Amino acid sequence: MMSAASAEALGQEPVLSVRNVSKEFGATRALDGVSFDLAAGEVHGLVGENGSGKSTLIKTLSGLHLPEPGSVIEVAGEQVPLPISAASLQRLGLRFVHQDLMLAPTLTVAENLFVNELSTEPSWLLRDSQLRRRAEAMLAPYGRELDPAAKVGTLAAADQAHLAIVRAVSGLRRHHALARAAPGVLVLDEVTAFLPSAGRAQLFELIHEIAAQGDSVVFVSHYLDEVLEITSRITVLRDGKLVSTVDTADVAGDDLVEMIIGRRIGTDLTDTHTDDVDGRPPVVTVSDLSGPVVRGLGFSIREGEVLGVAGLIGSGFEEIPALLFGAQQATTGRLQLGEQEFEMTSMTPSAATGRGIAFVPEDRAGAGAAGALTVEENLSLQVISRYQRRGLLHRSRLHHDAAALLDDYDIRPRDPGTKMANLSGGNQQKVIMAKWLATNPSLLLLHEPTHGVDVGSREQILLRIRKAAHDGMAVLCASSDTEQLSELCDRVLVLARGRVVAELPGHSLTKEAIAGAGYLTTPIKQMTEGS
Ligand SMILES: Nc1ncnc2c1ncn2[C@@H]1O[C@H](COP(=O)(O)OP(=O)(O)OP(=O)(O)O)[C@@H](O)[C@H]1O
Repeated sequence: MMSAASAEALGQEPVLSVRNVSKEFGATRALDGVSFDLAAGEVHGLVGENGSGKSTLIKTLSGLHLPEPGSVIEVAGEQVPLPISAASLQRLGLRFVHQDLMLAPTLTVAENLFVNELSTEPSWLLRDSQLRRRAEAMLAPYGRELDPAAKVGTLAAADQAHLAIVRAVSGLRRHHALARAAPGVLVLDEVTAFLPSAGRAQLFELIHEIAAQGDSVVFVSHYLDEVLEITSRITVLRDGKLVSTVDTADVAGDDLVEMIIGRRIGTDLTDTHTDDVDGRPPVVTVSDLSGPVVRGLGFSIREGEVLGVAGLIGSGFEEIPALLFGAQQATTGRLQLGEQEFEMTSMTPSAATGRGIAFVPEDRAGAGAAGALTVEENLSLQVISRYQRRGLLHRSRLHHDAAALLDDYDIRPRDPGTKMANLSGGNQQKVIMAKWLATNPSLLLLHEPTHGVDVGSREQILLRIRKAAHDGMAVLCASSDTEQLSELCDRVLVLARGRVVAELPGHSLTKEAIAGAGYLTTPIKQMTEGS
């Protein structure tokens, strides 16, 4: 039986109390009278559909947004002037890892770690050699090697997430050491999406440590199994409003899904798999593909097949879609797509697009979408020529088709004139999927296709990928979400050190088998036989 739960009901003075917080963006009411509180030493989940207001709430807490009059935020019983200033955040011990990490890509790892101090510390502490030494000391307890002198923009997504976590957790620890009496708060907005499973386990340990020392954590994730594992209470938002705050121990996964999206889900994707895919001819054949990490890869994809590629971070699986699209430079390789043959060393994104290859990258803010353009402009970028006749643009048909895609993919808000950057993260991802699937490619390359997407929309996106495959498209999906791969794929190749170490056909596709194979260092013979 679920019950609404508050810190006061638990007999505690809340560390943080949010009361009646609203925020409007023009006609969009992103937050509508939301209240919740945070007890000392608790891990509190914040969940809700894409666009339900989670990031807006967090950005209000971090002073990036000024909420509407009547909104109240209290920290340790003290009402905080709004918008919360950077100085208040420091003093009150509020630290954040935002969904888009908010790192400066052109600065180094060390500069990003000490960015808050750059204007306040004595200059000798900010000399390169000093910064480097201090960065090394700060990074050391967290176990993952990062070069303090590396430019952050060149780091892999998992390393960037690690850096943002180290920066926030170190800040919290400094606060804790200074001000023992007032617990601090760490807010993590969807950070696990970037992390491999080992990184996730390490983060969970850190969260437990932080909670054990009396500080509190707000944990935002679309991965509900994680939320159920790590939190003690969960607050659910829908359409900017509070649905409820519940004790985690009282809530089952299905109930939580229903609270989030207002219905249960239960689609079995195996029903949508193409029956006779094994007997079909290959439409894509890749041979001797090498690049920065991958070495001499060869594989084929059959008509109607969804081929997954997986492995540990750094194993090379993440590079495959970008290499095939020409977004990363291959050093050797050939690609046979139907009748066409490509030399991979000279592949470029425009050549790939022109030959019917589409790529949905992991980095939606960078490579995936143009934030300053509208949703409609983003949707039509790749297919604009279909709307041009004798130099004229058929605008009404373009509007009509864009509006239909917004409906089909449940992209919110429905307004095609919204700037892409103003959509919530998950809705941006839906626009990118819609844009590329609309081009009807022969080969669809996906990298973490449901990154940041809520549980209901994730199901819709996976169904669309299956449908596209069913209609004959060849699909390659690189993902660290082994559960998703086991649902979506007909076959999965697992890489280690740049080579395929296992090939798991449909009948052996479990998330455990995929994850386990990532730890192999030499190929398993029997699994690849007969395929
Ligand atoms: N700067 C902005 N300008 C205009 N609208 C905005 C802005 N930021 C957010 N919104 C809108 O506010 C609503 C809530 O967005 P928010 O990013 O808080 O959702 P979310 O719950 O974090 O979603 P996701 O799970 O996709 O990250 C959405 O309708 C979004 O389009």
